[in-house]
Amino acid sequence: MNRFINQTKTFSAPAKLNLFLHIVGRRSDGYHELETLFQFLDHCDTLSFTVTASEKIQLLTPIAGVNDDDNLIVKAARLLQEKIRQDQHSPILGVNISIDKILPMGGGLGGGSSNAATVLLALNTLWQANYSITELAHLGLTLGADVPIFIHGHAAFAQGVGEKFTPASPEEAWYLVSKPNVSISTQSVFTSGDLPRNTEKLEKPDHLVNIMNDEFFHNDCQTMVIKHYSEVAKLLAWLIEYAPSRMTGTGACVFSRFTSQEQACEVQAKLPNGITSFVAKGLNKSPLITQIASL
Ligand SMILES: C[C@](O)(CO)[C@H](O)COP(=O)(O)OP(=O)(O)OC[C@H]1O[C@@H](n2ccc(N)nc2=O)[C@H](O)[C@@H]1O
Ligand SMILES: Nc1ncnc2c1ncn2[C@@H]1O[C@H](COP(=O)(O)OP(=O)(O)OP(=O)(O)O)[C@@H](O)[C@H]1O
Repeated sequence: MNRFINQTKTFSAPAKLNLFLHIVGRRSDGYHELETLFQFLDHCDTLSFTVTASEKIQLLTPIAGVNDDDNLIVKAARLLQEKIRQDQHSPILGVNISIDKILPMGGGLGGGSSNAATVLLALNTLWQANYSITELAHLGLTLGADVPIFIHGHAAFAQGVGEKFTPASPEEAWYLVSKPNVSISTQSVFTSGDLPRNTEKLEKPDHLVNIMNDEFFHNDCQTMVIKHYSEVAKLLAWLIEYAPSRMTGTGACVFSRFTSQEQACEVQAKLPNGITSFVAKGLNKSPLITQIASL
């Protein structure tokens, strides 16, 4: 008998930053080979799970603009349930999931991927499926290139399409994360003819110091995005006057780095109208990992 049936458990799905993002090649399937430094933020969606004895997977709080069938929360739960059906002889359980969504969508913060990772890690325990982190990361990669880092749960220098990790411990600075009023699709950035794709490999992550020094570390998507989206160009030009600032992922969010929360909040208060923002601390350990371990 599963001890979690009819119980409700709550877990975080943190945002991530790509502190830098170098494109070092392109694979024959079109996917880009990256070298990136991932760190988490203490700014999270919150997901609650109630395990049920029926096989039904239900999202009780649909996300506006995302069909349930396309929602990475539902897709991750179905994927894990299907794997259990194939691999195991135990009874198939269901779940009711609800989410308090605060992460901006399509901003380069990996919110959808983080939601998927939280579902895989939470249900692996709550359904008592007992897959390893490696197996879950492998499963998660089929949902999105950013899912494995959230399952891994530690800040890391990542290679491949972002799924080969070397744990790293960048300074846990304070960040002002700002989102210009524009939506940028990841696919449109990666298919752009303007994108540089031949940054020299760092190979070894043992000299990741002074990562905001643009001479050595940058986001290869940023120049192309600035060229096509004046909102991002204007915002970055404004922020750079106050603090080292860079785009995360394929945008449109940009992060500015500060040594204290107060400094970050001071600049946030001056942001131009129309820019949504939040202040958060960088975390090298995802809060999700601690929550899963305490079950
Ligand atoms: C930009 C990053 O956020 C950096 O962390 C990720 O690489 C993107 O991860 P993601 O949003 O989970 O992306 P996916 O959903 O896997 O892919 C979206 C699209 O982006 C392109 N894509 C994605 C990742 C990658 N390394 N190379 C690519 O070319 C592919 O065309 C793909 O169809
Ligand atoms: N649970 C979910 N939360 C957010 N977006 C979702 C979810 N499920 C599916 N999506 C779809 O995924 C798209 C990208 O959302 P997400 O918030 O992950 O973007 P992102 O932060 O730019 O990700 P990345 O950094 O991986 O490019 C959304 O526009 C939405 O259509």
